[in-house]
Amino acid sequence: MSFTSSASSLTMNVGVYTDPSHNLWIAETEPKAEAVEKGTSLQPGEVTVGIRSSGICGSDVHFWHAGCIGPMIVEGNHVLGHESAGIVLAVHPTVSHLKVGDRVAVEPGIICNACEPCLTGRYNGCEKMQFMSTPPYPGLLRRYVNHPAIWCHKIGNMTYEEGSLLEPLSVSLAAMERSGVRLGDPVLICGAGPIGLTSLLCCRAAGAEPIVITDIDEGRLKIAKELVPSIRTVQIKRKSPEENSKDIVAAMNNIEPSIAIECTGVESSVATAIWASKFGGKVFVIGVGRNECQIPFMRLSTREVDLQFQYRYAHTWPRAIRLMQSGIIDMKKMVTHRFKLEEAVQAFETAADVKTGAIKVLIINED
Ligand SMILES: NC(=O)c1ccc[n+]([C@@H]2O[C@H](COP(=O)([O-])OP(=O)(O)OC[C@H]3O[C@@H](n4cnc5c(N)ncnc54)[C@H](O)[C@@H]3O)[C@@H](O)[C@H]2O)c1
Ligand SMILES: OC[C@H](O)C(O)[C@@H](O)CO
Repeated sequence: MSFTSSASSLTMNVGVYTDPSHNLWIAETEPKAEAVEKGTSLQPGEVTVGIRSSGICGSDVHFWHAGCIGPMIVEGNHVLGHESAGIVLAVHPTVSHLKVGDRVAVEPGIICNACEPCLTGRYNGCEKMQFMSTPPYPGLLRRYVNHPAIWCHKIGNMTYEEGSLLEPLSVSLAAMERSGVRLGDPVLICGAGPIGLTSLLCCRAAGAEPIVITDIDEGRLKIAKELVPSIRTVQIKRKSPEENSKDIVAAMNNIEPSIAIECTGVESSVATAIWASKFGGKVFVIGVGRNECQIPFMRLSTREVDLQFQYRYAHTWPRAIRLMQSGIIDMKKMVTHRFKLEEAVQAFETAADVKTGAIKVLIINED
């Protein structure tokens, strides 16, 4: 067995960094281009991926602006990004199922394969997970990345852009599976950001009806309506969650949602979802927020509303690839901006500024 590579005369490898002082910059990173060319940087089981397209996630912006997400804290110079697809440039001799030239999407979490969640198939619960871009593990916003081949999924003839949208789709697919949305279910989606909009596409494909989506921002609700014209939108106003929930139920023709998929992590939005839900309904929270949060406890109790949470995903990539390839889920319209890797700072500024109308900002690298 010998190392295989198509890599020669590679451009310098650079990554998009942030640090605890909230700087954002591009600088040289690992693996070095020469090491990729010689194959000396690959560990057994790994391939080198030439990253072609990466999405900016709200969490990347958060690591930059806030320096942390709950217990995940940026402590040094830290490379961002975990929504990426690219081309296999080099393959370690121990890898047999991928070859140079394969087009892949990178699943960003590397698991321990020994703990109970890993061994029982719920590997998103692995406490030793090395999740690219969650400190201290460097992210995928680089030109070249070495990654275990088992976490690189072939994307066939899908575009790299679509490949980089598989990660947020995975989040929504995990939520679909555990929330149990069925044909004809009245569903509320709270928040029309990328995750809310992706969940909207999934709920529509799953046959939920009626669907109401909320946001505080009119522009985002307009985009939701463009994506799925048959849905109803409710703009959340500065009033109590109970009052906002009445607007939601009214928009559903007085049907109370049986499932609310919460995609903001904002306390008042979680409360609104709880107030809106029917007796025996479910509020399924994808959004992440403050470490502690007040909820309408007795409303949950007297209405037997289940409150359930999702953390990342497991085994979603093959499903996501089928849905994207078949066109059943089409996320392309969510891509509002594209930048080159060299323009990453501008890309992040655009993603972070609601006035730009950005939904999904992609960083494209054609080298
Ligand atoms: N659990 C997970 O594994 C997981 C994975 C990915 C993202 N997330 C989280 O999911 C959430 C959504 O991600 P995103 O990328 O779409 O974020 P985003 O910030 O782009 O979108 C959130 C949307 O919620 C809206 N919003 C804010 N307050 C609201 C309110 N009171 N009522 C209704 N809408 C309101 C905002 O205007 C925005 O459009 C974030 O909290 C993110 O961190 C969780
Ligand atoms: O989709 C994955 C999420 O964005 C991550 O869990 C992030 O929020 C923290 O690492």
